[in-house]
Amino acid sequence: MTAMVKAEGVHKSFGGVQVLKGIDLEVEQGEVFCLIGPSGSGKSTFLRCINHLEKINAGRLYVDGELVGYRQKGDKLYELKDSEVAQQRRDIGMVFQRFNLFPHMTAVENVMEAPVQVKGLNRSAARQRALELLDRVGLGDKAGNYPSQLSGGQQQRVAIARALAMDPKLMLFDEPTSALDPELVGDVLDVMRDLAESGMTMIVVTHEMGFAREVGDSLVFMDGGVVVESGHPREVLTDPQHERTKSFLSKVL
Ligand SMILES: Nc1ncnc2c1ncn2[C@@H]1O[C@H](COP(=O)(O)OP(=O)(O)OP(=O)(O)O)[C@@H](O)[C@H]1O
Repeated sequence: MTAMVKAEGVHKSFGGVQVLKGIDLEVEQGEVFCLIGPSGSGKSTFLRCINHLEKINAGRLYVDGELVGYRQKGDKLYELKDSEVAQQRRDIGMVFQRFNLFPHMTAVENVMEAPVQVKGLNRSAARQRALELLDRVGLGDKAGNYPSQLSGGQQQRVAIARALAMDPKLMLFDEPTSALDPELVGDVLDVMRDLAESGMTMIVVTHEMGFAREVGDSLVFMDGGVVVESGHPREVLTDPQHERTKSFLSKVL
């Protein structure tokens, strides 16, 4: 089976500063793949490269067997046109640390917006589907609320429903609970756990080691723009092999 995500020697630099220094990894279909590491290690940048928010400088990055952002002919790479990039991005849902909802739209309008605007779905079908998704994330009764009338945890669950509304084949989570008050974290993790059980392929940048241990299928520890250690979450978290992993985990566990 084709890997959902494959990175081969992925490099990314900003203004001459190398942030990703040759990332090699594979995320299988249906896998919950957790990325951990200290601040500044390049985790968000890697997710952003998968979702076309940044362009890699070297290496190869594939989603579901397709090169991200490029077409290869012989040895040469050609950048995809904007419309082709948009097409690739449709298959990827992303959830950010800050929920980024449209403040002037209700929860249901936030969720139905992309299917209407991007996919051309008619409004009543899009609304129906959005209501089902809000129900799925436990917010069936909040469909008419504006973001300002929702808690951070509820806003994040709307953001998850919004990403799901495009029927992605891959979901990226960039520290989805870091901006939440501690008592709101559990509800968001429960929604992510349900999603994992439904077979969604997920890459999760997280500091929630309990979630990684219980739900994750694979875990990668990144530091300084490289993959230091990878394996099953329980193995890496309980028996890390590298000093850098041990030192990081001793601070967060
Ligand atoms: N657009 C940008 N321009 C310049 N530097 C950037 C840009 N985006 C990220 N960086 C730098 O790249 C490095 C890695 O950042 P990144 O956000 O990927 O790390 P991270 O591991 O996700 O950290 P955190 O856990 O704090 O979010 C940091 O030093 C950051 O300052």
